[in-house]
Parts: sequence; structure tokens; C-alpha cells
Amino acid sequence: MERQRPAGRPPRLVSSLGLGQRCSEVTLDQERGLLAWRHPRRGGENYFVPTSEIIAVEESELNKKQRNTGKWHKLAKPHSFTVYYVKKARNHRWWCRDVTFWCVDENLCNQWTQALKELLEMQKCRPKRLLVYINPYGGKRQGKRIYEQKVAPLFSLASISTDVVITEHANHAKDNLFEVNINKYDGVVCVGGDGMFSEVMHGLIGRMQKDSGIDQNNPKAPLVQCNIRIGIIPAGSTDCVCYSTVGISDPVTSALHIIIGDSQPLDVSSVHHNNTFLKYSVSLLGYGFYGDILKDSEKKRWMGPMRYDYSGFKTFLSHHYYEGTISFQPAKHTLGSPRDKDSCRTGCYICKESEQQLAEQQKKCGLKNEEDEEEWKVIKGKFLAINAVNMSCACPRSPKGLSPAAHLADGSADLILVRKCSRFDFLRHLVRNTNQDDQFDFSFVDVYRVKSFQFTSKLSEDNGSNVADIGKKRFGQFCRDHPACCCNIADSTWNCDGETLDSSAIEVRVHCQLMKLFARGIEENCKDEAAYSHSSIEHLL
Ligand SMILES: CCCCCCCCCCCCC/C=C/[C@@H](O)[C@H](CO)NC(=O)CCCCCCCCCCCCCCC
Ligand SMILES: Nc1ncnc2c1ncn2[C@@H]1O[C@H](COP(=O)(O)OP(=O)(O)OP(=O)(O)O)[C@@H](O)[C@H]1O
Ligand SMILES: [Ca+2]
Repeated sequence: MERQRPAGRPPRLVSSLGLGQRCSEVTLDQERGLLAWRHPRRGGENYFVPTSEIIAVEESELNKKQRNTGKWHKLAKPHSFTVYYVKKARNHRWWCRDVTFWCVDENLCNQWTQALKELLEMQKCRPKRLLVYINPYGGKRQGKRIYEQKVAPLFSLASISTDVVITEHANHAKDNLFEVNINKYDGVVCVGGDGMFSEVMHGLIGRMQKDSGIDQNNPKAPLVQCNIRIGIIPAGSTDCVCYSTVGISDPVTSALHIIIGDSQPLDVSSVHHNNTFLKYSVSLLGYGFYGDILKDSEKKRWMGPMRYDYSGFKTFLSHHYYEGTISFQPAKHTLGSPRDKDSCRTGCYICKESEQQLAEQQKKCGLKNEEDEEEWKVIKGKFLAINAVNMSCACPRSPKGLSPAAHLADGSADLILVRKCSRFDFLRHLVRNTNQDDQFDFSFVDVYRVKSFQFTSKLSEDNGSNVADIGKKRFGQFCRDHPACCCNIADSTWNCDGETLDSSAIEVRVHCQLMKLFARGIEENCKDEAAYSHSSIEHLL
């Protein structure tokens, strides 16, 4: 892609500017959008910052210490400017760092600030106005403090104006998104966990469909893409969506991705029951183990994030399995497979390829629904867990995720079936979700990449349509004939991105890249500080 440079400006600005008490050669390559300098101290460390990662530029005044220790105090008053930029550290963490350059020539100083500001103006993908929802009760109840202390100062530094809503009840953000004048904003930010993100996503996708006259209850309706990006400031208990799309759960890192206007498309699954829309899902749709954990943990919200460990331990000991039938359509359009060694990373070619494939398929088929004619696979069995993940579901508890090779935007989900097995074997599988070993390498675990699936429990098959009531009444009763066998005559519950669904019989369809986040996916071998310090400016420019 050819970069534009401000009209009438030279392609490169090179000056010897003051940095601390010494001089540094500073280069701004306006064509390639690179700012580079060599630190006169720190062993001549080289700095190299793409202008797309500059947060702000301000005319500044040297502080007292800088003024008194510098040689220039005998000279005329120095002029200075400060550049705030993204510093990439280990483990995908980003910091906001600043550097102040000075010179005695006021014109030169102005030329530099002007040139940098003009380059920032040209970053059209950056948001100027954001709508922010804060859940004050998510996670450890730190959402408001995190936003005020860590995020708001960065937004104001980047001249982003915000309208902030502190939610007063569940669904406040979702309902509000159906009413606000959404065109006023360049994005919506949610401060909270996966549940809060889910609310904002439902509000935005729902609003988009409503405005376009699409009936969400129709499971086959082609949904309209939502182009307003969502930013997630993690302040929840799991923060799986943030971790899986940024690589770390850190409010400052996420705020910086929002400021520089990153964009990451995301697949969204729609979940229906009997032609009734239930929910959308982006991370985990889990039946059995994760459904039971969620159901139990909801009663223990007061415990905060610890509730999941408590309920997880209890659910693990209960070792319930559930009988049912899963039917699915394999995702043939995508190049990847769930057993791939490579994971989805920034600029992922598999996601790009899938997007094109699906667009071509849609063009070819037009209104004809050829999807239904495609092959369906049917599997009946007894399952400890049925997990469908649209993304890896990496989170601090499981750093590589439930399906490490799942893609953020390939139009498919990974369906993981964990069949009835011993407690010991199930524990081995669970532990592999937390370490580097392959969690799918067991005879009782199967994984498929799918574009749609349906599930019906044995109970609903046996009892016809009034299953929900029967299931509810029977919940908690277990096989009387074999009290120790762990077979459960009741249904489990679906865990849909951390919320329970009312129906166990569901129909799920993946919508490729239905929405976008202020993120860029996980970066490959995130450069650490050493990578910058040993490269020379000459080489980089
Ligand atoms: C020996 C340790 C094995 C630990 C295995 C841990 C695997 C953890 C996998 C986490 C996957 C999270 C997927 C994301 C789901 C989100 O959309 C959703 C909303 O935030 N979060 C949850 O449902 C919250 C789900 C929280 C799940 C916590 C599971 C804790 C299990 C503890 C099992 C203990 C067994 C101990 C036996 C001695
Ligand atoms: N003011 C509020 N009072 C009560 N509930 C709220 C409020 N605002 C939002 N909620 C609801 O709280 C639920 C949980 O919030 P959130 O996701 O932020 O935290 P969490 O559950 O601790 O984290 P995670 O979802 O990552 O496990 C959301 O589903 C949201 O609908
Ligand atoms: Ca996907």
C-alpha cells in the first residue's frame, strides 16, 4: 500500500535535536511513516516508531530538572515537543511512553510538531468520539477505577471525546444501544468482562438488524455486518474475548489499541431454538461441564472471579455426562483445521482467504440456500462436555485456549466433543487446556471445524416438545438405578459466552466477520525491547 505524505512536505525530516542533555539525530520518514532516533545514552539504543503507533504530539516545556542540568541554560530559551508512543513489551503488553526533543530554533521545533501532527491527522482509522459503557460490578468491581485512572487519561491525551454511561442494571448498555444516535460515534467501548462485551455486541448487532429490517428470529437470515467497532477494556472475571484478540488482559494495552484505531473482524454465531432467536456467541458455547459450572457459579457471584474455581471443582467431582445428538456441517471453505500447529495471528491469511471464499460462495448462490444441501454429519453419544468455540478462547486460566488453532475470523467454529470417560482421563484433558500439551490427543475427544450445528438432548428427543419443563423439574435427579454412575436424566444448560440459555435444543450458525473490534489479533513473536535496541536506524530506514 502506498503511503501518502502531507502535500508540500519533504519525504524525510532529519535534524539534530536535543534529547536530555545531549544531541540525537532524529529522522521522520514521512513517506514510510517512521520516526527514529538514537538515544545519546543507554548505549546508543535506537528507537524506531511507526507513526501509526504514535499516540499524540504536544508542544512542551522542559521541566526544571532538564533545564538546570542542560548545557543550554546559558543559551536562549529552548523549544521542545513531546511524542507519546506505543512501546511494545513482552507478552503482548503495550505501554504509553514519551520522549521530549528540544532545539533552540523555534521554527525547527514548529516544523517538527507540525509534520508529526499532520501525519497523525492522516490516520483516518482512529476514533475521535467514543461511547463508553462501564459495568461497575464486573470482575473484582474495579471497572470504574480502571477506566478513570488508566484509560480516561490516555483517551484525553489522544484527543478522543467520550460519552460515558455507568450501567445501573443488567441490559442497560444493550437497551441503550437501541436508542442512542449511534452515528455520532466512531466506536463503542465496554469496560467489564465477557458478559458486558456480550451485552454491547447484542445491542449493536441487534440495532443493525432492526435498522435494516432483518428478522433475527429467522435462523437463515443473512445478517448485516456491524461496522461500528467495539473496544474492550478488560475488567471482568475471565476476559476471554479480550485475551484471545489482543494476547493479554490489560486495560492500558487495550486502550492503546483503541486509540490507534486497530481493527479485527470477528466471527459471531447465532443461536436459535424453534425459529426463535436466543443469543449470539463469540467465544464459548458449552454444554455439560462448562454449562454446569456456569449454572452453579451464578449463585456465587459474590465470590467474584473465584466462583469459577469453586464451581469448577464441584462440577469436576460430580462428573455428570449427558446423552444427546449433535449434527453439524463441516466447514469446507476454510484452509485450516483444528489440529493445525499454527495459530491465528495478526493479518492471518486463513481468515483473509475464508472471507473471500465465503463472499464468492454467496455471490454464486445468490438467494438460493445451497448451505442446507451440504453434508450433515450426525453423532449420537454420551458427553461430559460439548464445546463450540468461535475463537481459541485463550484466557489467563488457559493461555493457549480451548482450541489453540481456532481462527478469529474464518467463518467457522471448532466443535469439541468430550465423551464419557473416567474422572482421571477428564482431568488429564482439562490439565492440557492449561499447558502446552495437545488437549485433543485422547481417544475420548473429537474436534471438528464446523460452520453450523444442531444439538438435541436425549431427554428432549424422548419427551417431544415440552422438554424444557420436564428438564427443569427433574434437574438434580440422577439415575436411581445406578446412584454412582453419574448418568444424568436431566439436561445440562448451555453456557453462551458466560450466560445460560433457556433451551438445551439449539441450532447454531457461524456468521463470518459479522462484527469488528478495536484489536489486531495476537501478534507473532511480539517484539520485545531488545529487538528495537540492537537494530540500527540506518538499517531500518
Ligand atoms: C486442574 C485444573 C484444570 C483447570 C482447567 C481449566 C480450563 C479453563 C478453561 C477456561 C475456558 C474459558 C472459556 C471462556 C468462556 C467465557 O465465554 C465465559 C464468560 O466469561 N467464561 C466462563 O464460562 C468461565 C469458565 C470458567 C472455567 C473454569 C474452570 C475451572 C475448572 C476447575 C477444575 C478443577 C479440577 C480439580 C481437580 C482436582
Ligand atoms: N450495573 C449493573 N448491575 C448488575 N449487573 C450488571 C450491571 N451492568 C452490567 N451488568 C451485567 O453483569 C454481567 C457480568 O458482567 P461482566 O461480564 O462485566 O463481569 P464478569 O461476569 O465478572 O466477567 P466475565 O464475563 O469475564 O466472566 C453482564 O452480563 C452484564 O449484563
Ligand atoms: Ca472462527
